[in-house]
Amino acid sequence: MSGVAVHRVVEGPGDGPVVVFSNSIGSDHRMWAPQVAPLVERGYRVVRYDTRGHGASPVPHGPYELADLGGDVLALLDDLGVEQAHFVGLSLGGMTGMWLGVHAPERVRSLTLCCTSAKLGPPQGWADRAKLVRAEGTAAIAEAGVGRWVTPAYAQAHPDEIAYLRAMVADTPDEGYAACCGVIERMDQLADLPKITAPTLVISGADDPATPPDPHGKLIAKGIPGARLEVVASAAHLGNYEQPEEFTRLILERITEAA
Ligand SMILES: O=C(O)CCC(=O)CC(=O)O
Repeated sequence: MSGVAVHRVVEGPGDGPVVVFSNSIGSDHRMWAPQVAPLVERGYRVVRYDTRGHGASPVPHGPYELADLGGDVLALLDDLGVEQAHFVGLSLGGMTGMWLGVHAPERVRSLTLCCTSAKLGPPQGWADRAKLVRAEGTAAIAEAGVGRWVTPAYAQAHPDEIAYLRAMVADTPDEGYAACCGVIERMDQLADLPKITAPTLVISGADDPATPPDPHGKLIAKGIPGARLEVVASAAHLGNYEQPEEFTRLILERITEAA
């Protein structure tokens, strides 16, 4: 399986257990900034990358499929000489994680699936969003998107962070964003979940309007053998950013138990 060479930032000891972090649609590797120092301090080698079509990664001509996004991760691991890694993904990143768990189980030491879904309809909503982005650009959806990423209380208290996150969305290449909308539009991993054998933790934000714990987190935790769901209070869709301490604690718990 071939993949594009995604932009990556690698931090921490070269011989530490590898933890790969995968971003949501409309963000890039910077969304995982709150998790880097706590993991590096504990000896993990932290690999953050930009999903194709996002950040500084290539923007190949679409359409993309989930297998392309997963193949990019396998190419990244091969390039880094890593046999097996812990994988942490949020939303689109979590969808990529489920694909890896099903199709490349030997490469996945553990899965932490944050604020995500195995089937996120309705498909027409994603087709409409892609059409809007192709016509008007990612800047047109930045405000609404960030409105789903954090709670109103956080937005009110952190205007500089909101400006930073909006700029991150608006800087996402239009075609990359739209092609990833197509990935989510066509995705249905529900029937494949029982095939996942990696130790899995599902984390949902209690106030996530995009992938609420019920049904999304619950369905994933029910479908993957042995998985459990944690719901974090006062967190919307970009839960790791709004509630970094609790998300980091849970991620560390998952990867430490699976070490
Ligand atoms: O964030 C993702 O990767 C997919 C879900 C989404 O787009 C959240 C939103 O509605 O903005």
